[in-house]
Amino acid sequence: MAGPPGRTAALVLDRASVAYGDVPVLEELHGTVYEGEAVALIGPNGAGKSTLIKALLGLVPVVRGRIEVLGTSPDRARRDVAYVPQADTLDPDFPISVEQVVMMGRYRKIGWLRRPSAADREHAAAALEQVGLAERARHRFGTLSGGQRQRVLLARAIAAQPRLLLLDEPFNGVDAVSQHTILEAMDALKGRGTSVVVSTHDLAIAHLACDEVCLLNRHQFGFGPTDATLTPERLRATYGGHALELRGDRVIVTQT
Ligand SMILES: Nc1ncnc2c1ncn2[C@@H]1O[C@H](COP(=O)(O)OP(=O)(O)OP(=O)(O)O)[C@@H](O)[C@H]1O
Repeated sequence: MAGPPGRTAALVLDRASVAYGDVPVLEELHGTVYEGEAVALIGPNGAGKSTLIKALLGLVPVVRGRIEVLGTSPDRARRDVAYVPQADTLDPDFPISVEQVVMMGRYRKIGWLRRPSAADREHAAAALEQVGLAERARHRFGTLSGGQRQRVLLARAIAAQPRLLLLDEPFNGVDAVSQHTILEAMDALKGRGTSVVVSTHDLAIAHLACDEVCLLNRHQFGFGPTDATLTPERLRATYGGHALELRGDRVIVTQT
């Protein structure tokens, strides 16, 4: 889809509705994210943030309107999209090393039947270095803390050299070091032209790291530049009137 001169759309939501079978979850989403930009998906539990991420991966169907990812359908774009699930959705007892997890990010590029090349190993090592866990390469994934596991999953995504990165609540339950590392990695990826979609309950993160926000609660309550879109009125509408508090230039949801 044509955008402002010199900017390429990474993600276009064009009056898109998404449903699980007959159950509509998201309706009439509308907005554009450009290359090298990050968008925060903000909304209460059950708002449909994870569902939108799944729709961007082509895992949940668009039943009306259109979702365009990297200039094509979510299915076709899949090769250039990396997804970081919530770390606690993976079995920590699975016997796999940190470096093996990160190398999984290369497999879409190298194919499952070929052995990783020296260049693949370099990409994986650089990704692990970028999230500050190079010295943990040989450790078993399950022995790491929740925040460290989240960083390893991010390294797996970075190793894939995606054009679009999808992060599902990456800051949930992670310590300050992991949060800082994830934010730095997001910034570095954006600098290389990668677009980022991040679902979060943390409005401060949206202010810090995201150019745009999409306010969601089954419907869209706003989509646009972060500061202009995160208004108390819109947040109140998104969160169904729950308590909000203004701290400096930030709006904090105190009850959800
Ligand atoms: N596989 C499914 N089949 C039917 N409905 C589903 C399915 N997965 C999720 N839903 C429903 O879709 C709605 C949105 O869920 P979703 O997980 O996308 O919300 P969310 O904003 O990510 O919430 P949270 O912040 O709690 O993770 C919920 O009502 C949920 O019950």
